Amino acid sequence: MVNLTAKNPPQPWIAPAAAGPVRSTVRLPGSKSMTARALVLSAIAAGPSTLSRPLRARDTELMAAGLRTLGAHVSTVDDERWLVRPRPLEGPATIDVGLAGTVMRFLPPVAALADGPAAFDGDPHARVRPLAPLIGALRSLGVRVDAAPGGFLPLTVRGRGGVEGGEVVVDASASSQLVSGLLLAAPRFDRGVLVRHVGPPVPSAPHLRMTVQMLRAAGAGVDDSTPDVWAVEPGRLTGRGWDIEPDLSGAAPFFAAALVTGGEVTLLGWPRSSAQPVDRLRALLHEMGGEVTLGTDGLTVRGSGVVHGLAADLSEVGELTPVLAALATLADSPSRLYGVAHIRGHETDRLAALARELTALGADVIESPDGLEIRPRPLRGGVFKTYDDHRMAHAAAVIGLVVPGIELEDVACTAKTLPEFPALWSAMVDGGS
Ligand SMILES: O=C(O)C1=C[C@@H](OP(=O)(O)O)[C@@H](O)[C@H](O)C1
Ligand SMILES: C=C(OP(=O)(O)O)C(=O)O
Repeated sequence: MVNLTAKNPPQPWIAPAAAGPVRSTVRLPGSKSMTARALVLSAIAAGPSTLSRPLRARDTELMAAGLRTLGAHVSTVDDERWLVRPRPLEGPATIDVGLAGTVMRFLPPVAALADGPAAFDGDPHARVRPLAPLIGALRSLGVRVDAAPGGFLPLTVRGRGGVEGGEVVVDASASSQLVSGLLLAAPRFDRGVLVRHVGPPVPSAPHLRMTVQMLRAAGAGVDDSTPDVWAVEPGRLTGRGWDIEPDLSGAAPFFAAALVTGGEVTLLGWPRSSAQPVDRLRALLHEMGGEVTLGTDGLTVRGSGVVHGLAADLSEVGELTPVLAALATLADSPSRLYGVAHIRGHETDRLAALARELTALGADVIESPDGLEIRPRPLRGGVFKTYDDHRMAHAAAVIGLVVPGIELEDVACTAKTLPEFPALWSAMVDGGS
């Protein structure tokens, strides 16, 4: 089996151009966010759990490996069904977070429950991703954490076999994951937790709703009725079967392909009711000229071949910014994408990276503190740097459908959430499914 936990060497790739409208049916693996949460909740539950159709990618393999190192039994042998059997959590443990925000923010609170130290580190860029509010919150809950100055990786959580818990104030404006991490482990804290956010708005509200929804599904008592306050009661979580939905953010570039080529792409296996922000994506793609429909076979996006500009606050769906920015460069009118200052703390500073790389292809892009203004102009081929960011690669692939000669410096970074991306993309362009 391929070792997905390691960072792969750079793999240059020429984005395939579409000869005409793409018509394709794609089956994508499970949501990264749901897989990560299901793994954590299962590892701290009172009984065994299964994950059906999980995501096998670098981020989720690292999550599984981290939980295993802390003592849980996690079997990922079967692609369709992962098995988690909780066991006592223990150090010493060494945890590689790679470049995964989910691993670096969800596992330190779990490690605080372990008996013994857990050392965390990751890829070079992981050492600059925001973590200080989580470290501060853990410390104020009585957990000993040794961290680099400023509150970054590498760090060591010195678990003592339990966490008292209680009330904590965090500024989670840099990432919703800072709250999700505290909430997910909190049913195992002696007094549970009450997290109060103070600061500029927390981004990615749908991901916080997913955290609350999955905690409740595992049997936790959660109160999120007051804005910016979340309370999790202490209690036993039940082991259960988790059905993981296909990854909506991973589907975004495939849907974008329907828009730019005037084609039709169907994502198979989409549920009737979803924990992911499908209505928001539907509205955004509609404004850009696409039609999104939910049928018995899945979620279908149809494009007309004309892409319209978009003015949108993307704070709830920051992950979509790279693909929407790529669409904006191919639109018939200008776009303004805003509300996403926090994506400067993602896999790379996405606003700076998009401004630089899209400008190099000939687009007119103005970077603001919290977004991008994009005025479409004719684009040319050229080398596109991906900065280890899977979603930069997705953006370049979308443009490459209609602008010949887009060369990605590295497509291997897509292994973070979808190792099959290059193959699935080529199959879609070639008319396969
Ligand atoms: O909790 C999660 O699974 C995620 C939350 C979001 O993080 P931010 O709030 O840092 O944007 C999102 O962008 C990330 O890809 C996944
Ligand atoms: C921001 C992202 O990832 P992470 O979970 O590493 O924050 C992303 O996948 O777009």
